[in-house]
Amino acid sequence: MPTGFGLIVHTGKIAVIGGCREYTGAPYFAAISALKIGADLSHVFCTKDAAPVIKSYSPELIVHPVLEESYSVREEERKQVSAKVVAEVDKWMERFDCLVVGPGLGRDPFLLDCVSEIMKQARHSNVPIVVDGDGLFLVANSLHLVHGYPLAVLTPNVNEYKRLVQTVLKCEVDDADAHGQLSSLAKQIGGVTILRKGRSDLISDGDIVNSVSICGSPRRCGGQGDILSGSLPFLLVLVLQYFYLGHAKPFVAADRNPTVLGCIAGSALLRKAASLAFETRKRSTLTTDIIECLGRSLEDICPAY
Ligand SMILES: NC(=O)C1=CN([C@@H]2O[C@H](COP(=O)(O)OP(=O)(O)OC[C@H]3O[C@@H](n4cnc5c(N)ncnc54)[C@H](OP(=O)(O)O)[C@@H]3O)[C@@H](O)[C@H]2O)[C@@H](O)CC1
Ligand SMILES: Nc1ncnc2c1ncn2[C@@H]1O[C@H](COP(=O)(O)OP(=O)(O)OP(=O)(O)O)[C@@H](O)[C@H]1O
Ligand SMILES: [Mg+2]
Repeated sequence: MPTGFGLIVHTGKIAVIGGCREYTGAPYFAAISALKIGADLSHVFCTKDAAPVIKSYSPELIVHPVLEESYSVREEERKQVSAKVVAEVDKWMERFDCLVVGPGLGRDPFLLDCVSEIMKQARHSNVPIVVDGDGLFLVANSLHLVHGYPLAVLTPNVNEYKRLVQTVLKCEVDDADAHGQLSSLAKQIGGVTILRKGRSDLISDGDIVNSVSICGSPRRCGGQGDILSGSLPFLLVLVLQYFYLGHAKPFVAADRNPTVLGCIAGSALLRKAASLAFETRKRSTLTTDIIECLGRSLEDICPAY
């Protein structure tokens, strides 16, 4: 990446769709990571009971308590409530440069139905969508939500990847042909970009497969994937701006898929931050320690000056 990337003025408004009764950490990690690497504003759309908890973690986040789970909605009210939820998010949609769907979303069927509608609206408005966590559970059962959308990025972990392979390719994960299988999966979903997380991160849009294996940390603490999904939007927005504002050369090759380039940058950024955190915290490294290292990691990869 070029030096001076951090000086671009328009740096993005990000929305995380996630956060329910069980999970409040994941949407927080994603949303705060976006801010830590340079996004202007970070919104979280979550359930009513998750909102006060997420707000209390940080005054930096804008938290909307709009999502509803089945337990809080009577059968006969569902259509009306669903329309209201979707409208609440849609009124903000044109301000967003990217959505992250899934960190801490949960799997409540009514909530996921509403999120499907939100994803359709985002797609209609050409807003890039990063799908992670329970968003991947939704997408695996409703592929049409992302199929053929070039601005969609899927970030499966080992379990989520397995489910996608089983559902889409109707077979088991084959690590002997990891590159070929990832490429086939991305092709089958219409050329979306997939970042398969693991010991090495593999990234493909169905064309070539890129592997990122720099640094990283031997420590696996829950939430590292949320940092990645929260960091990706900002990087995608930067790369897309370079492409579509005609500034692609000489920094990036114009024949490369910008979402793939954004994923490579995101993967390297997180792995470097995790490695920096591990240097000092060793086995007690937590997700919050890695978030604290995002700034240093970014400076190492692309200094502001
Ligand atoms: N601090 C936080 O708030 C954090 C919250 N996090 C959030 O947690 C959520 C799950 O993400 P994760 O990474 O634990 O899922 P993963 O490894 O695929 O699954 C592990 C096993 O559990 C099972 N399983 C999962 N959900 C289930 C359900 N609702 N009901 C029943 N089974 C379920 C799953 O089963 P399977 O997928 O095979 O059906 C697999 O066997 C997601 O929203 C994430 O963002 C994380 O980001 C970490 C930090
Ligand atoms: N075995 C590993 N060795 C080194 N780094 C890894 C390993 N597995 C994953 N990573 C790194 O950690 C990042 C997060 O991947 P991980 O598989 O932990 O996601 P996740 O399960 O979705 O996390 P979360 O707990 O946030 O849901 C990846 O981008 C990858 O760079
Ligand atoms: Mg995850």
